[in-house]
Amino acid sequence: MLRVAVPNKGSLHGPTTQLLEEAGYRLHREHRALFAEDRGNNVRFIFWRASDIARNVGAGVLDVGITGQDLLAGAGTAESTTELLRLGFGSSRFYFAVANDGPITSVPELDGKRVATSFPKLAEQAAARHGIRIEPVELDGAVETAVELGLADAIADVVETGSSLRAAGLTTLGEPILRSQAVLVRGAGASLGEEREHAVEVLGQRLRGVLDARSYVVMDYNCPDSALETATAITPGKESPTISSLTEPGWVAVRAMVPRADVQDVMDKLAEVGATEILVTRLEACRL
Ligand SMILES: Nc1ncnc2c1ncn2[C@@H]1O[C@H](COP(=O)(O)OP(=O)(O)OP(=O)(O)O)[C@@H](O)[C@H]1O
Ligand SMILES: O=P(O)(O)OC[C@H]1O[C@H](OP(=O)(O)OP(=O)(O)O)[C@H](O)[C@@H]1O
Ligand SMILES: [Mg+2]
Repeated sequence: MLRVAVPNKGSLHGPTTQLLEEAGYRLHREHRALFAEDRGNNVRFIFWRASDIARNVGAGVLDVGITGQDLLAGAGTAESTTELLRLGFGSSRFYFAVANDGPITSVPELDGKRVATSFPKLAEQAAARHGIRIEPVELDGAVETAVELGLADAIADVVETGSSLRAAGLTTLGEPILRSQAVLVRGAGASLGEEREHAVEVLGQRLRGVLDARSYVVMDYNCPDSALETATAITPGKESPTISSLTEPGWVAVRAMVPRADVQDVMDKLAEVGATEILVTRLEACRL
């Protein structure tokens, strides 16, 4: 069986299980069980902390896993792992941050200061890039409390919306140290053998299919022959649009994939060039 590690809690747990279920995997497990077997797909899911997945996915005990790019960078496992797919959730940035009205206003001023963080390696590496040294104070979570408590002079932490920083009276310093999202990763080492390699391939294709179905829609419209060239330039599709004839002379029907984020803009432009009956359909699943 292919051994797939899935975050058992935290920000990545919900989106990961939803993605795998949409991709046709069964993650059903007994109450509090940390393993689930999907015999139909020949996959064994291991429910683990995202940070432990990052530390161990290249070590031979797991075949593939879903974790955060920042956790991989923090674990220093970049050489022993290969990123197979970016999953588009768990997006975050990692920043140095200080008290809003405190004395520190730039990264170089962190030289010799105590910096609270769950990712001491990342913070130290970032400091080294600025030619300074920090004194990391390691905390597992709620890092934003450290400045007010007097435990540290600054923090280095994950920022998503910025609410946690604001609530703690902190502000970011400089550029993000790292941008991160959830990824599917595997060990970079030896082949897993024919059967498991095939299962990894199928998993990657299925997940990519779900992500594509989430980010594209199908757009259908009718278009006068005279506007076809302009209209298909507006909707070039992923590869190329499909054009079918209509009973109405001088008109064709066009079908193309359109990025979900562009739907309204594309419809405006198509209407302007004379397209009619523009229909947008959600994708349930796809392989592009
Ligand atoms: N608020 C957030 N929004 C989006 N992604 C986040 C957020 N907090 C952490 N992440 C990302 O989620 C991944 C997992 O982080 P981590 O292992 O710290 O778990 P967590 O989601 O913070 O849960 P917990 O702290 O309860 O264990 C990391 O890649 C991190 O960048
Ligand atoms: O910018 P925001 O949207 O506020 O999100 C960022 C916060 O989310 C995470 O905390 P989490 O909830 O995982 O708690 P933790 O500090 O205990 O890890 C992270 O460590 C930040 O504290
Ligand atoms: Mg956390």
